[in-house]
Amino acid sequence: MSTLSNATNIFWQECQIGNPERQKLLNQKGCVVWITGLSGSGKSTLACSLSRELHSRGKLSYVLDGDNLRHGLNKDLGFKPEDRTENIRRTGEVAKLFADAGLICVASLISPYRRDRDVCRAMLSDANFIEVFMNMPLELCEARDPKGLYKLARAGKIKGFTGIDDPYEPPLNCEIEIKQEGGVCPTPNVMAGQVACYLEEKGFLEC
Ligand SMILES: Nc1ncnc2c1ncn2[C@@H]1O[C@H](COP(=O)(O)OS(=O)(=O)O)[C@@H](OP(=O)(O)O)[C@H]1O
Ligand SMILES: Nc1ncnc2c1ncn2[C@@H]1O[C@H](COP(=O)(O)OP(=O)(O)O)[C@@H](O)[C@H]1O
Repeated sequence: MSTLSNATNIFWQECQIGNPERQKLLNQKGCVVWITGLSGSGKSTLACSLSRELHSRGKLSYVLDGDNLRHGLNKDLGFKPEDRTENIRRTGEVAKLFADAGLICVASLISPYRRDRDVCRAMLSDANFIEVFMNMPLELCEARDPKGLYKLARAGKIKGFTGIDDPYEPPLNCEIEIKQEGGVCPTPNVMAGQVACYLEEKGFLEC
């Protein structure tokens, strides 16, 4: 694991106990499950449901939720494009640390810009970054509107709201797509099962 820095005279420190030893201890492989989608598409619901499913299987996960991170680590950031980019970059770096710790890190953020998500993907080996696209129609998200934000955005009281007057760029090559079947959204358990199956098939749930 190494990283680039603007600072000079910086050296990478290795420890005897590294990622392989931690993964063996946990009997799982660290990775990042990155959930992207519109506000109200079900990102947090899937993240929590997946975390519960993994916990029940004896697997250690940790959820990094955009809303929650904006209460602390990212509290200095707003929703301008450059702030969203920095929000995603920081979260990607934290997710990378959790994956290195051996955890299944579940990041759930709108992460509307493709380039920002790809920057996070490039922080890890490609197989260890699992992009999950909540492919829910805007109409559904807007009808749900659990926080009343779409209503405020439509009324012009929130500017630059994703999907209304700020863009959302859907993934071109995501590993997992969650979408409606016959106009019906899968239940949280079914969505979590879909992701857990992927992790199992790819060998992340053993070491
Ligand atoms: N302008 C604007 N656009 C989009 N979302 C907004 C905005 N203002 C506030 N919110 C609330 O912030 C939550 C999104 O935070 P994120 O960190 O996931 O956003 S981003 O990835 O940086 O775009 C998002 O949470 P979710 O609804 O859970 O997605 C909203 O509750
Ligand atoms: N699979 C689902 N089936 C039915 N309702 C859902 C589902 N996923 C999410 N919801 C509901 O939709 C709303 C938005 O979900 P949430 O997880 O907060 O979305 P996001 O984190 O993307 O903003 C919540 O009220 C939640 O209960």
